[in-house]
Amino acid sequence: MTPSQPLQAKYLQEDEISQKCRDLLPLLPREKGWITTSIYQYQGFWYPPKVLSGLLACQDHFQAHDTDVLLITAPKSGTTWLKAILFCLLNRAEFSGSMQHHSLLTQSPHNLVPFLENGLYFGQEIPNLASFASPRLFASHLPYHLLPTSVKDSGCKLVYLCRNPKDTFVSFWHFANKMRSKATGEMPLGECLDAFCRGAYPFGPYWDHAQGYYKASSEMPERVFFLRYEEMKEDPHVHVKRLADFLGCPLGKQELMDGTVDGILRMCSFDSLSALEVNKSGKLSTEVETEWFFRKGEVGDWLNHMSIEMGERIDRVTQENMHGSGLKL
Ligand SMILES: Nc1ncnc2c1ncn2[C@@H]1O[C@H](COP(=O)(O)OS(=O)(=O)O)[C@@H](OP(=O)(O)O)[C@H]1O
Repeated sequence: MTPSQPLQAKYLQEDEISQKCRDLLPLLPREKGWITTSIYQYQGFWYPPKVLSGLLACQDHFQAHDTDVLLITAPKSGTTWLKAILFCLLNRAEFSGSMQHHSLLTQSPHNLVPFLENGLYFGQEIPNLASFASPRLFASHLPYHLLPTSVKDSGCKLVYLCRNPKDTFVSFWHFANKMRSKATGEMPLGECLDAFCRGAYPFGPYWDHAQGYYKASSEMPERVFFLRYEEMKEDPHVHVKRLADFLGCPLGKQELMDGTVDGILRMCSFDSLSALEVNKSGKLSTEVETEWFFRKGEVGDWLNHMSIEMGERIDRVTQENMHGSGLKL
């Protein structure tokens, strides 16, 4: 590896992209990436080439079922946490009584709940799609207007999780630096901040992403559940119960009495998940190290990395880009 070559997880490598994507790339606006050499703007949002290839394949191949549940997030909004919680909620009958053999103890939330647009799954189509029991649970970072038609046309349910953009940005910056080889060194925070404020980073702009789902949730509250990381942190019990209601698997009287919600929240807490061997020293098939998904898991950590002025800049850009949507981030 030459010193200028970033270490790239498989799903970010620039080889093995579809011919459809290869033909499209030269027609698209291009920017320098934080992790990949370049990112491309497609229908208003930015992607590394392999993710774009996965997105196009996903749009062409994915057939949603009415019973599917999709967790949607912008990267670094708390996906790993919600993947674990939704997996526990939807599969709680299987593990009732004892958590000792729970899948989360030995598997990463990212293996149990795969991303739809991950190029490895959708180069052709998710290889083991047929083995997913109903209700199938997937995750995605796709913006609302780029979801496969079958998702919009089916009755499947979407859970959208967003997070304070300043913490999201800092989390992403840390993750990007983990992904870069030691040889290439850290990306300067200021350089990343410029790109973030222009929306030019994977799945950006952040505010457009959140607004797409906020609008969908206002129009179809029975299909799209809009949730914030900070709300989950503040009162997770309330929101887990609301999620169960929304997903059509409400917690019964007995479950509410026997501490089912406590059990799920304990199992999925930052401290529990990050202490598991699989999340400490594991690697995903994409070659991403599982520990990179667990850093601090705190609200307001941006203050430890950015100046007040930098924070105000993100606030200002966020305000400017709200377009009177009513959404407050
Ligand atoms: N269980 C739990 N509880 C609370 N917070 C958690 C949890 N697991 C992961 N995290 C924090 O979420 C941040 C990673 O974001 P994502 O999981 O969305 O990453 S990804 O988009 O799937 O790559 C990242 O946030 P930062 O710590 O601020 O970087 C993780 O630490």
